[in-house]
Amino acid sequence: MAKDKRTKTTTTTATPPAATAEQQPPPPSWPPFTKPTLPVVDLRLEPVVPEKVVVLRRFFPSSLCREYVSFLRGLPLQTTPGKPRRGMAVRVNDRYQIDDASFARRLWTETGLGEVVLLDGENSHLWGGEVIGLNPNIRVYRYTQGQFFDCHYDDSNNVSVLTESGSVVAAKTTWTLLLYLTSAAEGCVGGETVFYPERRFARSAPPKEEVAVTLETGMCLLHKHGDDCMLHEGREVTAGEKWVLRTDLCVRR
Ligand SMILES: O=C(O)CCC(=O)C(=O)O
Ligand SMILES: [Fe+2]
Repeated sequence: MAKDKRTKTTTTTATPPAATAEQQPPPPSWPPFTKPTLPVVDLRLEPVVPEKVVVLRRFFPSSLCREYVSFLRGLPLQTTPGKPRRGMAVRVNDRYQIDDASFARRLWTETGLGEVVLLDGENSHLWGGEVIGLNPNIRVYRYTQGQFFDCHYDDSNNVSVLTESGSVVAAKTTWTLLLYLTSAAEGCVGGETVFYPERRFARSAPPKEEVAVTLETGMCLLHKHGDDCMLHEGREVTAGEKWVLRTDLCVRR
């Protein structure tokens, strides 16, 4: 499929309207984070684009990524339509999404993620407010050969977060979180998440500078979204499968 960055730079709604509790099926029984207990390494936020993109390497060990991929395969993933809704970026992948506040809380409290974000004083100014957890809207993407997510911006959304103490707090999303569950190590070729830092969007010329983040199994990528979001894309996968878990960092509203 032709990809023209100059014409397909529409905004994607990062969090489509969540189904109500009555409408949606029960959440999946996600594998626990206790075999081995996380984190397995000292997590450290590494800047990729100053103030805009950071990564946490080896957030999930490879064994847990493998377990997650085999579990996620059993979920009812749906292939996105090739023709996007008005205002949405072209994305071609297989997706599953669920509102699961308790899984979002587990991902925050039982993996070391909450600690590394909250205790890292050097980066505390990045998050856009008082960080309280993750968006309960959990998305799973599988990209197979030929699939991609074209250039777009991620929006900030108002959500409710189930905090560590058990209260539900009004929040807004400020950073996108992508957890890569596969990479070249599992035979996935392509699929980089590519950022165009230069400008938000110019019709006259395609962005020159690009920062391509190569997939690493178990690596978590965080990037700022909303008004300061950089144009970005999930590049085409040319072999193997790219599996991603997506949620967002949330601050108190
Ligand atoms: O899969 C990727 O690398 C990018 C995904 C993305 O941009 C999104 O979920 O908004
Ligand atoms: Fe995005």
